[in-house]
Amino acid sequence: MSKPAPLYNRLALIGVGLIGSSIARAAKAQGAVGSIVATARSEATRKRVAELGLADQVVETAAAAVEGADLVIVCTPVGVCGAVAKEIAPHLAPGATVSDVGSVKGSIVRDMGPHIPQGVHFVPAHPVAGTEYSGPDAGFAELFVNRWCILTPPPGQNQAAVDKLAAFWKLIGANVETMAPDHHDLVLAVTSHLPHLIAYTIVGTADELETVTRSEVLKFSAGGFRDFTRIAASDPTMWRDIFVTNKDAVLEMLGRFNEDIALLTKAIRNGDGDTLFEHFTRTRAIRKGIVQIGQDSPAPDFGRGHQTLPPEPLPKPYASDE
Ligand SMILES: NC(=O)c1ccc[n+]([C@@H]2O[C@H](COP(=O)([O-])OP(=O)(O)OC[C@H]3O[C@@H](n4cnc5c(N)ncnc54)[C@H](O)[C@@H]3O)[C@@H](O)[C@H]2O)c1
Ligand SMILES: O=C(O)C(=O)C[C@]1(C(=O)O)C=C[C@@H](O)C=C1
Repeated sequence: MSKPAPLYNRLALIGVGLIGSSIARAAKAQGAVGSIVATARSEATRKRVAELGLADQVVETAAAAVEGADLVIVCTPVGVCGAVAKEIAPHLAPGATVSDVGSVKGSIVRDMGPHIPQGVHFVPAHPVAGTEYSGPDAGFAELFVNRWCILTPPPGQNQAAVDKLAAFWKLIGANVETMAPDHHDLVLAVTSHLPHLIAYTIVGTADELETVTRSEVLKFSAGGFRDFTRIAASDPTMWRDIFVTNKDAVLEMLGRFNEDIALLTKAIRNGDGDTLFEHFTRTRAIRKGIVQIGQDSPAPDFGRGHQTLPPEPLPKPYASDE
């Protein structure tokens, strides 16, 4: 059976790290686009993107990449998306769709939106799928399979353009939902941003202990702590930008978290086993629910990126071009 025609003729990827390279691999595998043009900030990353055959064309600037593209996806850290939008604006083709993959959406709408010219569609997106690795080597085509991709189109966007981008994400494996940007940021603050902050904190806390050596922490790191170290290995630039741009929602969730941890602290101090047992029973049910709806089972045969521990030291996939 012949493959259906590509959804877009020319996809421009600006930034080709974990997410950009996964989109490139998946779009190619599914025949979702006619051709891919990519750019990255550093010469070294552009060279690697070419070596890996991730794009049909690798160009030096974002402005050059978007010429003639009918889909542009900005895959850089959230903090620079506004500057990228400003740079590409005069070069965008009329009728093109501009999107992104940023983990925060309110700031994307505010920073990119004003630069998008009339006649160009703007449909921000967030694939809720990732790993702790970075750079073009880290991506894999199955990353988005059975994961959510949340679209946050500003009011009044062309519905056909939104539907077409939704079809693109579905073709590369994702389930698609639409949300208001601020609601997205509140939801993700508790499901993704706060867990990362907790992981970054606890790994730092263990590292600073005076009575327990670093080698003991490494040697005796049991499952729970090891899972935290995986999350705490995530890219510092990406996460700095997330916390800076999603400040209000994260502070709201952090406030609630602090209240709840104070309650559990008190229960431990008072030897109140019933409170602890009830709480742990409730959270166990939440975990069971996540497993039941299949959100804990990554795509079969996905790459090494999701393993709890990398099989070998893998310096490359951590490398963004910072
Ligand atoms: N890593 C995840 O788990 C994950 C999941 C979903 C969404 N996201 C979002 O996707 C985006 C990219 O994350 P990633 O994990 O692919 O990061 P990454 O570090 O692997 O790749 C980032 C890419 O952006 C480029 N870049 C960085 N600064 C730039 C600049 N000033 N101008 C142009 N290009 C620049 C780098 O060259 C690199 O190619 C972020 O906005 C992040 O919030 C990440
Ligand atoms: O699995 C991981 O390593 C991730 O951290 C992925 C994760 C998440 O928190 O779920 C991280 C940030 C993204 O915006 C989306 C996905």
